[in-house]
Amino acid sequence: MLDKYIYGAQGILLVYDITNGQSFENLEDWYNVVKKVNEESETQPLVALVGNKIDLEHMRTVKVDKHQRFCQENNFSSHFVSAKTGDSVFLCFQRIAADILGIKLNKAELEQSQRVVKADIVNYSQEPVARTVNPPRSSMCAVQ
Ligand SMILES: Nc1nc2c(ncn2[C@@H]2O[C@H](COP(=O)(O)OP(=O)(O)OP(=O)(O)O)[C@@H](O)[C@H]2O)c(=O)[nH]1
Repeated sequence: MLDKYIYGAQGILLVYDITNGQSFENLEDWYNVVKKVNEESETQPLVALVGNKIDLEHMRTVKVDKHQRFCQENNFSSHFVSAKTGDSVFLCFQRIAADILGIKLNKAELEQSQRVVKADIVNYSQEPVARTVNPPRSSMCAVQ
């Protein structure tokens, strides 16, 4: 059944979990299936390597180097996303679609797909008085 999905595809995403080494090791087998199905095809699909769960960066077990090496060895495009937070998911698909179409995305287009990082605004008027009288040396950074 899988070969039916793969055959004739223009783009293939090999997705693994950056916190799970086995999911990365399994990609070799998945990629072998892709190669086998497209063996006799005139055109080859664009293959993208996607490291998922970047919201769990502190639990990463698959080193970025290893990811990049696999990309270079096989001519994959490289992506890191979080399906949970949505971080870089749109950007990933946009870059893959652009690659397939042979379009070069400009800086503005790439930045448009990046999520805006939200930070809480500190309301100093409601901070305890002691803080304003004797502020600590390592002061906070606030965007106003
Ligand atoms: N923290 C985090 N959890 C995720 C992310 N993506 C998926 N998960 C969780 O990982 C678990 C597996 O997700 P699935 O969508 O079932 O992935 P799968 O590859 O089909 O996994 P299997 O069903 O085990 O084969 C679920 O508990 C998801 O909620 C992510 O980006 N970050």
